[in-house]
Amino acid sequence: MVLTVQDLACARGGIPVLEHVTFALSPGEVLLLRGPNGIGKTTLLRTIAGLQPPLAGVVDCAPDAIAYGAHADGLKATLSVAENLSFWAGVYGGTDIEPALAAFNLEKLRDRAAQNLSAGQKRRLGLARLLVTGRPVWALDEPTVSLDVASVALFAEAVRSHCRAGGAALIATHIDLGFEARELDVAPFRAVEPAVATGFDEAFL
Ligand SMILES: Nc1ncnc2c1ncn2[C@@H]1O[C@H](COP(=O)(O)OP(=O)(O)OP(=O)(O)O)[C@@H](O)[C@H]1O
Repeated sequence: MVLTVQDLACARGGIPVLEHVTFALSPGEVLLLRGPNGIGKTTLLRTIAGLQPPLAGVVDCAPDAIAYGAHADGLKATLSVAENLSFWAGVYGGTDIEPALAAFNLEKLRDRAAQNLSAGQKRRLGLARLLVTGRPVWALDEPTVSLDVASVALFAEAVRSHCRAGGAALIATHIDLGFEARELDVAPFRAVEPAVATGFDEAFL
């Protein structure tokens, strides 16, 4: 296993969102996280990626194995496409950026500043960063937002290629990515409603 999650509970804004989440991810495997808006997929991914502590349970993964792709593209606005990838390649150990440019059809945009890309182009660049991390486990939050059909296909091929090379991916998505993958509906793991209601919250409907 590259990732094992055991009896995990996580919270957002101090409110428990999910509890007793348990699953494992093997090399070469994709697991799609499903569930309605507000159920806690982002919170779960943030917890697994180490951005916030769990309320309970265990995330078992090798150190520095996870590359987290958030809602935000995480780009340096004034750097070019190539400079953005080179920057992140340097952070993660100097991987060649050319395969990442090719995988997301960014070669012709390599000298354009990130701030001058369209929304979908920014997203492609944000996703291309995954390839230069060299990290085996991709934890991705709605990675296809702003992507057209052709770009979703590029992303799907990048995930398949990553998995063929022994990587794995945990992906929260509402769409059909166009390939077979195991799915985990997190709705059954919704935390029980707190005794004192703190106002409207979709997670507790
Ligand atoms: N910064 C925050 N402070 C407090 N509560 C938050 C915060 N961000 C999100 N929440 C709440 O936490 C709950 C879980 O949100 P989360 O973003 O994890 O859901 P999600 O399943 O990823 O939703 P979506 O499918 O809409 O992206 C929601 O009820 C949301 O309103």
